[in-house]
Amino acid sequence: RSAGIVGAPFCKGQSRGGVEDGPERIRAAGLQRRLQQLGCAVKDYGNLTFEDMSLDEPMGLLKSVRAVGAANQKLSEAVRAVKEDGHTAVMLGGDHSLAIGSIHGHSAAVGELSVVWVDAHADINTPLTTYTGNIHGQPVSYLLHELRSKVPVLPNFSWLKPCVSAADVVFIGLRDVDPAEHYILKMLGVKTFSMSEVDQLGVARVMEETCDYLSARCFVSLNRGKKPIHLSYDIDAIDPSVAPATGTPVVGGLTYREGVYITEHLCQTGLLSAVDLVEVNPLRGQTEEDVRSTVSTAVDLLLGCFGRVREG
Ligand SMILES: N[C@](CCCC[B-](O)(O)O)(CCN1CCC(O)CC1)C(=O)O
Ligand SMILES: [Mn+2]
Ligand SMILES: [Mn+2]
Ligand SMILES: [Mn+2]
Repeated sequence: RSAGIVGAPFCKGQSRGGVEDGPERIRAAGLQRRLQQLGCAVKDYGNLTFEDMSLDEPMGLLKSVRAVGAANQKLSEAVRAVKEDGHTAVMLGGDHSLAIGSIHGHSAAVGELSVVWVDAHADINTPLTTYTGNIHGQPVSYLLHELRSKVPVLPNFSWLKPCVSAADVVFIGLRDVDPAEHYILKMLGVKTFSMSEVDQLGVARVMEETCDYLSARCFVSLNRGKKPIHLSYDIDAIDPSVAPATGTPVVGGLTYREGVYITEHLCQTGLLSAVDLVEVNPLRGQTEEDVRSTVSTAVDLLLGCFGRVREG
């Protein structure tokens, strides 16, 4: 295995400063060294730089549209390059609006892909359904073919084309879904495992069903091969008692063990092709221990993606 790390210190997809420090905190906790200890080759491509948008007036409710569009165009090109260098891409956020560029760039390199979205939230608001105007609550709608007519072309987003089919997406960890998002998920028939299903089935069964669901698709679609998996992991999927330093914490989340099991299972498929680890916000921790616990969990989730197993 080899990992290509891209840092995306970006926060304009939401309104709480600090999430731009996520990449450095995760690196400082020893991600590269610990990946190398697993026998994983690592190339760190460093942090992207995002120019300040002086004039970025809100568009209705939508905030920082131009900044988010420009950042994701850069990120898309970066992730595509990492994939073309043959690595499993590791995108360190930054807020979850960055999944727009990460998934777009991944798809530009590999074509059709599956998306496993681990998150307390569905992040599938459209620009017209969002309550908050924060684009970190909308990335999935920008990526889905089926929602193309629901997302207007926005400034600095003309580069973006939808690249994911709704049937190739699975959500795990949902527990704070807006009414419009729920409607969209039902209308499109998107596969979801809310925290109720995690409780009901257990995480092992959730992962079996996730992988069966995603591979079943390849018998009906033209390409016989199983699609590469893009894992987009929002640290707020994990219970705030374990990962409190994040922008939109929601009680009743995944345990540390469930969170790590998800990555171990996906690693074993051999299909994991790119990982996002987003929404770590050191300023949202009340104590240094809060931050340490959140960052440490983020690192362990990433190590699970690259073959770390708890049996040693
Ligand atoms: N769905 C929310 C939260 C998005 C979280 C993005 B993330 O990347 O962290 O997954 C709005 C959440 N909602 C706002 C009103 C409150 O009363 C309840 C929560 C939104 O802002 O769209
Ligand atoms: Mn998210
Ligand atoms: Mn979230
Ligand atoms: Mn968030």
